[in-house]
Amino acid sequence: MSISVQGITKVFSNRRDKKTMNTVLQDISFDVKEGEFVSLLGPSGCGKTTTLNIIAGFLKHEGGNIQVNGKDVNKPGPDRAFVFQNYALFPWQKVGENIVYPMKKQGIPKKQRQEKLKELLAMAHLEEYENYYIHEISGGMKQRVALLRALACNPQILLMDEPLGAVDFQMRQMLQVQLESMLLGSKKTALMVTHDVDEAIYLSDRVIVMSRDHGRILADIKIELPRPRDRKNEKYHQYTNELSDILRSALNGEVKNQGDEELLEFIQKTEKKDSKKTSFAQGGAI
Ligand SMILES: Nc1ncnc2c1ncn2[C@@H]1O[C@H](COP(=O)(O)OP(=O)(O)OP(=O)(O)O)[C@@H](O)[C@H]1O
Repeated sequence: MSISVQGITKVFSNRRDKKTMNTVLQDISFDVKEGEFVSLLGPSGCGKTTTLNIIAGFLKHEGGNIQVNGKDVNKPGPDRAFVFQNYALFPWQKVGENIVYPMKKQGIPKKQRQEKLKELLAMAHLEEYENYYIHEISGGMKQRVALLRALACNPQILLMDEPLGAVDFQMRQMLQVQLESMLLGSKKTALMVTHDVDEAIYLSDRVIVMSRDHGRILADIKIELPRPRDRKNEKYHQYTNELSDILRSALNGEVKNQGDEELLEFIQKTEKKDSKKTSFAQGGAI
Protein backbone atom coordinates (compact mmCIF):
# COMPACT_ATOMS: atom_id res chain seq x y z
CA MET A 1 0.00 0.00 0.00
CA SER A 2 1.24 3.48 -0.81
CA ILE A 3 0.93 6.67 1.22
CA SER A 4 0.40 10.06 -0.35
CA VAL A 5 0.72 13.22 1.72
CA GLN A 6 -0.61 16.13 -0.29
CA GLY A 7 -0.15 19.70 0.91
CA ILE A 8 -0.95 19.11 4.58
CA THR A 9 -1.08 21.97 7.03
CA LYS A 10 -1.30 21.65 10.79
CA VAL A 11 -1.91 24.48 13.22
CA PHE A 12 -1.65 24.03 17.00
CA SER A 13 -2.68 26.50 19.62
CA ASN A 14 0.34 27.31 21.76
CA ARG A 15 0.47 25.06 24.82
CA ARG A 16 1.05 28.02 27.18
CA ASP A 17 -0.91 30.75 25.47
CA LYS A 18 -3.97 29.16 23.86
CA LYS A 19 -4.74 32.30 21.84
CA THR A 20 -1.48 32.09 19.91
CA MET A 21 -1.53 29.72 16.96
CA ASN A 22 1.54 27.94 15.59
CA THR A 23 1.59 26.65 12.05
CA VAL A 24 3.75 23.57 12.57
CA LEU A 25 3.29 22.12 9.10
CA GLN A 26 2.57 24.16 6.03
CA ASP A 27 1.78 22.64 2.68
CA ILE A 28 3.85 19.47 3.18
CA SER A 29 3.80 16.87 0.42
CA PHE A 30 5.56 13.58 -0.16
CA ASP A 31 4.79 10.01 -1.21
CA VAL A 32 5.82 6.63 0.10
CA LYS A 33 5.54 3.89 -2.50
CA GLU A 34 4.27 0.41 -1.75
CA GLY A 35 6.97 -1.66 -0.03
CA GLU A 36 9.23 1.35 0.46
CA PHE A 37 10.97 2.17 3.75
CA VAL A 38 11.17 5.92 4.31
CA SER A 39 12.66 7.79 7.27
CA LEU A 40 11.80 11.26 8.49
CA LEU A 41 14.75 13.14 9.95
CA GLY A 42 15.06 16.69 11.19
CA PRO A 43 15.67 18.95 14.18
CA SER A 44 13.50 18.81 17.24
CA GLY A 45 10.11 20.44 16.80
CA CYS A 46 10.11 20.39 12.98
CA GLY A 47 6.92 18.31 12.95
CA LYS A 48 8.05 14.72 12.32
CA THR A 49 5.82 13.12 14.97
CA THR A 50 2.94 15.40 14.01
CA THR A 51 3.23 14.22 10.39
CA LEU A 52 3.25 10.58 11.49
CA ASN A 53 0.27 11.11 13.80
CA ILE A 54 -1.72 12.74 11.02
CA ILE A 55 -1.02 9.81 8.68
CA ALA A 56 -2.02 7.40 11.47
CA GLY A 57 -5.30 9.32 11.83
CA PHE A 58 -4.62 10.24 15.47
CA LEU A 59 -4.55 13.96 14.64
CA LYS A 60 -6.72 16.08 12.36
CA HIS A 61 -5.05 18.43 9.91
CA GLU A 62 -6.28 21.75 8.60
CA GLY A 63 -5.46 21.59 4.94
CA GLY A 64 -4.40 19.03 2.36
CA ASN A 65 -5.06 15.33 2.00
CA ILE A 66 -3.72 12.02 3.18
CA GLN A 67 -4.32 9.08 0.91
CA VAL A 68 -3.59 5.42 1.41
CA ASN A 69 -3.69 3.49 -1.84
CA GLY A 70 -5.44 6.41 -3.48
CA LYS A 71 -8.22 6.70 -0.87
CA ASP A 72 -8.57 9.60 1.57
CA VAL A 73 -8.00 8.64 5.21
CA ASN A 74 -8.77 10.77 8.24
CA LYS A 75 -9.02 8.28 11.08
CA PRO A 76 -7.02 5.29 12.32
CA GLY A 77 -7.51 2.02 10.44
CA PRO A 78 -6.25 -1.57 10.53
CA ASP A 79 -4.21 -0.89 7.39
CA ARG A 80 -1.82 1.31 9.45
CA ALA A 81 -0.09 0.08 12.60
CA PHE A 82 1.83 2.39 14.90
CA VAL A 83 4.92 1.64 16.96
CA PHE A 84 5.45 4.07 19.81
CA GLN A 85 8.84 5.06 21.18
CA ASN A 86 7.96 4.08 24.74
CA TYR A 87 6.58 0.69 23.61
CA ALA A 88 3.04 1.35 24.96
CA LEU A 89 2.80 -2.27 26.17
CA PHE A 90 0.42 -3.42 28.90
CA PRO A 91 2.52 -4.17 32.01
CA TRP A 92 -0.24 -6.32 33.54
CA GLN A 93 -0.17 -8.69 30.58
CA LYS A 94 2.40 -11.24 29.50
CA VAL A 95 4.42 -10.97 26.29
CA GLY A 96 2.10 -13.29 24.36
CA GLU A 97 -1.04 -11.53 25.61
CA ASN A 98 0.35 -8.16 24.54
CA ILE A 99 1.03 -9.45 21.06
CA VAL A 100 -2.38 -11.08 20.55
CA TYR A 101 -4.31 -8.11 21.99
CA PRO A 102 -4.96 -6.32 18.66
CA MET A 103 -5.97 -9.63 17.04
CA LYS A 104 -8.47 -10.21 19.86
CA LYS A 105 -9.89 -6.74 19.32
CA GLN A 106 -10.33 -7.51 15.65
CA GLY A 107 -12.23 -10.68 16.47
CA ILE A 108 -9.69 -13.08 15.00
CA PRO A 109 -10.48 -16.63 16.24
CA LYS A 110 -8.33 -18.08 19.03
CA LYS A 111 -6.73 -20.83 16.97
CA GLN A 112 -5.61 -18.35 14.32
CA ARG A 113 -4.33 -15.95 17.02
CA GLN A 114 -2.21 -18.65 18.59
CA GLU A 115 -0.76 -19.70 15.24
CA LYS A 116 0.14 -16.14 14.37
CA LEU A 117 1.62 -15.60 17.84
CA LYS A 118 3.94 -18.59 17.44
CA GLU A 119 5.04 -17.36 14.03
CA LEU A 120 5.76 -13.84 15.31
CA LEU A 121 7.62 -15.00 18.43
CA ALA A 122 9.81 -17.25 16.30
CA MET A 123 10.57 -14.41 13.90
CA ALA A 124 11.90 -12.24 16.74
CA HIS A 125 13.57 -15.12 18.64
CA LEU A 126 11.28 -14.61 21.61
CA GLU A 127 9.63 -18.04 21.85
CA GLU A 128 10.92 -18.63 25.38
CA TYR A 129 9.48 -15.37 26.66
CA GLU A 130 5.81 -15.81 25.76
CA ASN A 131 4.80 -16.13 29.42
CA TYR A 132 7.03 -13.42 30.87
CA TYR A 133 5.54 -10.18 32.17
CA ILE A 134 6.73 -7.00 30.47
CA HIS A 135 8.76 -5.88 33.50
CA GLU A 136 10.63 -9.19 33.37
CA ILE A 137 12.16 -8.61 29.92
CA SER A 138 14.90 -6.25 28.70
CA GLY A 139 14.43 -2.97 26.82
CA GLY A 140 15.48 -4.56 23.54
CA MET A 141 12.93 -7.33 24.02
CA LYS A 142 10.19 -4.83 24.86
CA GLN A 143 11.00 -3.06 21.64
CA ARG A 144 10.67 -6.30 19.69
CA VAL A 145 7.38 -7.14 21.43
CA ALA A 146 6.02 -3.69 20.52
CA LEU A 147 6.98 -4.30 16.92
CA LEU A 148 5.42 -7.78 16.90
CA ARG A 149 2.21 -6.37 18.33
CA ALA A 150 2.13 -3.85 15.49
CA LEU A 151 2.70 -6.64 12.96
CA ALA A 152 0.11 -8.97 14.55
CA CYS A 153 -2.83 -7.81 12.45
CA ASN A 154 -0.75 -7.90 9.31
CA PRO A 155 -1.01 -4.17 8.61
CA GLN A 156 0.09 -3.06 5.18
CA ILE A 157 1.69 0.07 6.57
CA LEU A 158 3.91 0.45 9.60
CA LEU A 159 4.30 3.90 11.15
CA MET A 160 7.13 4.03 13.69
CA ASP A 161 8.04 6.88 16.00
CA GLU A 162 11.65 6.33 17.03
CA PRO A 163 11.02 2.62 17.42
CA LEU A 164 14.57 1.91 18.57
CA GLY A 165 15.08 5.13 20.49
CA ALA A 166 15.07 3.62 23.95
CA VAL A 167 17.74 0.94 23.56
CA ASP A 168 21.52 1.13 23.78
CA PHE A 169 23.85 1.34 20.80
CA GLN A 170 24.73 -2.33 20.48
CA MET A 171 21.18 -3.56 20.92
CA ARG A 172 20.04 -0.90 18.48
CA GLN A 173 22.29 -2.18 15.71
CA MET A 174 21.08 -5.72 16.35
CA LEU A 175 17.45 -4.60 16.24
CA GLN A 176 18.06 -2.67 13.04
CA VAL A 177 19.10 -5.92 11.37
CA GLN A 178 16.01 -7.69 12.74
CA LEU A 179 13.68 -4.86 11.80
CA GLU A 180 15.08 -4.87 8.29
CA SER A 181 14.56 -8.59 7.81
CA MET A 182 11.09 -8.55 9.40
CA LEU A 183 9.88 -5.70 7.22
CA LEU A 184 11.59 -6.38 3.96
CA GLY A 185 10.67 -10.05 4.08
CA SER A 186 7.00 -9.10 4.34
CA LYS A 187 7.18 -6.20 1.84
CA LYS A 188 5.51 -3.75 4.21
CA THR A 189 5.42 -0.05 3.55
CA ALA A 190 7.17 1.74 6.40
CA LEU A 191 7.55 5.32 7.57
CA MET A 192 9.85 5.91 10.53
CA VAL A 193 10.77 8.96 12.58
CA THR A 194 14.31 8.83 13.92
CA HIS A 195 17.08 11.05 15.26
CA ASP A 196 19.68 8.48 14.33
CA VAL A 197 21.12 9.36 10.93
CA ASP A 198 23.03 6.11 10.61
CA GLU A 199 19.85 4.16 11.37
CA ALA A 200 18.02 6.11 8.66
CA ILE A 201 20.70 5.29 6.08
CA TYR A 202 20.95 1.67 7.20
CA LEU A 203 17.22 0.98 6.96
CA SER A 204 15.73 3.32 4.41
CA ASP A 205 15.09 3.39 0.72
CA ARG A 206 14.63 7.15 1.09
CA VAL A 207 15.43 9.70 3.77
CA ILE A 208 13.33 12.86 4.00
CA VAL A 209 14.80 15.77 5.95
CA MET A 210 12.37 18.31 7.38
CA SER A 211 13.21 21.81 8.66
CA ARG A 212 11.96 23.98 11.49
CA ASP A 213 10.51 26.28 8.86
CA HIS A 214 6.95 24.85 9.10
CA GLY A 215 8.23 21.38 8.32
CA ARG A 216 9.49 22.38 4.87
CA ILE A 217 11.19 19.43 3.19
CA LEU A 218 14.88 20.25 2.83
CA ALA A 219 15.91 17.04 1.11
CA ASP A 220 14.48 13.78 -0.15
CA ILE A 221 17.39 11.42 -0.69
CA LYS A 222 17.18 8.01 -2.32
CA ILE A 223 19.56 5.56 -0.62
CA GLU A 224 20.80 3.37 -3.42
CA LEU A 225 22.78 0.69 -1.63
CA PRO A 226 22.40 -3.09 -1.79
CA ARG A 227 20.91 -4.90 1.23
CA PRO A 228 21.97 -5.91 3.77
CA ARG A 229 23.85 -2.64 3.98
CA ASP A 230 27.55 -2.44 4.50
CA ARG A 231 28.61 0.50 6.66
CA LYS A 232 32.09 0.29 5.18
CA ASN A 233 30.83 0.91 1.64
CA GLU A 234 32.27 4.18 0.27
CA LYS A 235 28.80 5.22 -0.95
CA TYR A 236 27.40 4.68 2.57
CA HIS A 237 30.03 7.14 3.74
CA GLN A 238 28.99 9.63 1.05
CA TYR A 239 25.34 9.49 2.19
CA THR A 240 26.52 10.04 5.75
CA ASN A 241 28.40 13.18 4.71
CA GLU A 242 25.56 14.46 2.59
CA LEU A 243 23.02 14.09 5.40
CA SER A 244 25.43 15.52 7.92
CA ASP A 245 25.76 18.70 5.82
CA ILE A 246 22.00 19.06 5.37
CA LEU A 247 21.33 18.54 9.08
CA ARG A 248 24.01 21.02 10.10
CA SER A 249 22.22 23.71 8.15
CA ALA A 250 18.81 22.52 9.44
CA LEU A 251 20.00 22.77 13.04
CA ASN A 252 21.68 26.09 12.41
CA GLY A 253 23.40 25.97 15.80
CA GLU A 254 20.12 25.60 17.68
CA VAL A 255 20.17 22.54 19.93
CA LYS A 256 16.86 22.23 21.76
CA ASN A 257 16.82 18.78 23.32
CA GLN A 258 18.12 15.22 23.38
CA GLY A 259 17.10 14.57 19.76
CA ASP A 260 19.06 17.59 18.54
CA GLU A 261 22.03 16.53 20.65
CA GLU A 262 22.00 13.16 18.91
CA LEU A 263 22.03 14.91 15.53
CA LEU A 264 24.84 17.26 16.61
CA GLU A 265 26.90 14.39 17.95
CA PHE A 266 26.53 12.63 14.62
CA ILE A 267 27.53 15.75 12.67
CA GLN A 268 30.61 16.25 14.85
CA LYS A 269 31.64 12.60 14.55
CA THR A 270 31.30 12.77 10.75
CA GLU A 271 33.42 15.95 10.68
CA LYS A 272 36.12 14.31 12.83
CA LYS A 273 36.26 11.21 10.63
CA ASP A 274 36.60 13.37 7.55
CA SER A 275 39.38 15.52 8.95
CA LYS A 276 41.28 12.35 9.91
CA LYS A 277 40.89 11.10 6.33
CA THR A 278 42.11 14.41 4.90
CA SER A 279 45.16 14.59 7.15
CA PHE A 280 45.98 10.99 6.27
CA ALA A 281 45.67 11.73 2.56
CA GLN A 282 47.98 14.71 3.03
CA GLY A 283 50.51 12.54 4.83
CA GLY A 284 49.63 13.96 8.24
CA ALA A 285 49.63 11.97 11.46
CA ILE A 286 46.34 10.60 12.75
N1 LIG B 1 -0.81 18.75 20.94
C1 LIG B 1 -0.03 19.79 20.71
N2 LIG B 1 -0.40 21.04 21.08
C2 LIG B 1 0.37 22.11 20.85
N3 LIG B 1 1.56 22.06 20.22
C3 LIG B 1 1.99 20.85 19.83
C4 LIG B 1 1.22 19.66 20.05
N4 LIG B 1 1.91 18.61 19.53
C5 LIG B 1 3.06 19.12 19.02
N5 LIG B 1 3.11 20.45 19.20
C6 LIG B 1 4.18 21.35 18.74
O1 LIG B 1 4.38 21.12 17.36
C7 LIG B 1 5.76 21.21 17.03
C8 LIG B 1 6.17 19.93 16.32
O2 LIG B 1 6.13 18.86 17.26
P1 LIG B 1 6.55 17.40 16.85
O3 LIG B 1 6.48 16.57 18.08
O4 LIG B 1 5.80 16.96 15.66
O5 LIG B 1 8.08 17.63 16.43
P2 LIG B 1 9.22 16.57 16.16
O6 LIG B 1 9.91 16.98 14.92
O7 LIG B 1 8.65 15.20 16.19
O8 LIG B 1 10.15 16.83 17.43
P3 LIG B 1 11.10 15.84 18.26
O9 LIG B 1 12.22 15.52 17.32
O10 LIG B 1 11.55 16.69 19.40
O11 LIG B 1 10.30 14.65 18.67
C9 LIG B 1 6.49 21.48 18.33
O12 LIG B 1 6.71 22.86 18.44
C10 LIG B 1 5.52 21.02 19.39
O13 LIG B 1 5.68 21.76 20.58
